[in-house]
Amino acid sequence: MKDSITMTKPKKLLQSLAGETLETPPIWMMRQAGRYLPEYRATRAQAGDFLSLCYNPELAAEVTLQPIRRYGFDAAILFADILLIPEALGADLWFVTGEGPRLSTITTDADFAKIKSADDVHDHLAPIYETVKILARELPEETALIGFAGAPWTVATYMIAGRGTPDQGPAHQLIAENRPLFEALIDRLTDATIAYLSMQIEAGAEVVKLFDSWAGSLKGDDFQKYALAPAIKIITALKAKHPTTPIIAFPREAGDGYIGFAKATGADCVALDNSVSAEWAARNVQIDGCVQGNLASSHMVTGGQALVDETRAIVDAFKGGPHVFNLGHGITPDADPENVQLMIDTVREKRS
Ligand SMILES: Cc1c2[nH]c(c1CCC(=O)O)Cc1[nH]c(c(CCC(=O)O)c1C)Cc1[nH]c(c(CCC(=O)O)c1C)Cc1[nH]c(c(C)c1CCC(=O)O)C2
Repeated sequence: MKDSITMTKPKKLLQSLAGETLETPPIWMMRQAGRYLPEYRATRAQAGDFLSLCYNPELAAEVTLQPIRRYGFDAAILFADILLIPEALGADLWFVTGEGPRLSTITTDADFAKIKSADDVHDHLAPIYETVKILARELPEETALIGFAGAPWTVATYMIAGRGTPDQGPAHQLIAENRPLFEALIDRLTDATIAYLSMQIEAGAEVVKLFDSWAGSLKGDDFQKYALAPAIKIITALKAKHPTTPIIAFPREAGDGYIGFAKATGADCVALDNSVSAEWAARNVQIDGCVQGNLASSHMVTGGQALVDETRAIVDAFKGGPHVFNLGHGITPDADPENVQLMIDTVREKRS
């Protein structure tokens, strides 16, 4: 036995991402720092607005730490947004209360000519790297720190439409009308994402996650070219520079596209949304390694026995291999903080 004073606590998230099957899975939650928490709303009010909070390292670190203090999650995710990269490339970005993000659009060759090169993003993103440094210092030793970026396709859909869209119509239209321009934008975002995530890792992120929230609207060849291929490029480049940093890929709503995604891209873990069943994913995706997911976030609103039953069913379905418990998508502002505690207690209960 090691002396208990020098013995360090293991980070369960890193164990699962390395392929270990644990007695109970590590747990964290997408959007765990968010509006469902009163302490988040207070700090956001102090910052003024959402973007000011993202660019204020002390306050961004504070909201990242809030759900760790309240719940003791196994991982903290950097508080920032996937749309900071377009802003760093020179797009205008603002948030309309109750509606969501707005950006200046890229739909012509002339618009694209104005955006910056991938190496020029770092001055703008320096506060984010500072947030990561603060967190690397302040997190408890058993809590892993996750950095992140949006995947090129998802970020491009916002840059092309200038806002969120239900079907990513404007981006699909640009593919049809000016494929070279669309592909130039994807390439620029791919390079910027590699540069951004590398800097997050150098600042202290122990894991990085690539959010492709709209991967599900890419079909057939377009999925291969604009979801899979950029993920391969990003993960290959990051692994060359930072071979020991695990990477989580989230090609949301990819359906059958989840099968083989980790092998094809080199990702250490595939995050699953709740449109696929845990049993299906255990058979078809977890056979290749670690999976993350996938409780419907609506349970954080409704709670009760259904939450407990569904949480146990997911833990059981994935108990034969490496698993990170999470929601299938971000927690919503109308969630009840007590339901989050109930989910955590259920995941951590020891059952035979
Ligand atoms: C598409 C997308 C965005 N941002 C993100 C995605 C991909 C994941 C997903 O599908 O949810 C990712 C994101 N956004 C945020 C994080 C931080 C880490 C985390 O807590 O998971 C992460 C990883 C904070 C945030 N990003 C945003 C909030 C809410 C901001 C607030 O008003 O306080 C948070 C906590 C705002 C945001 N940011 C974005 C939208 C569409 C919105 C508005 C929607 C809303 O109002 O909830 C773009």
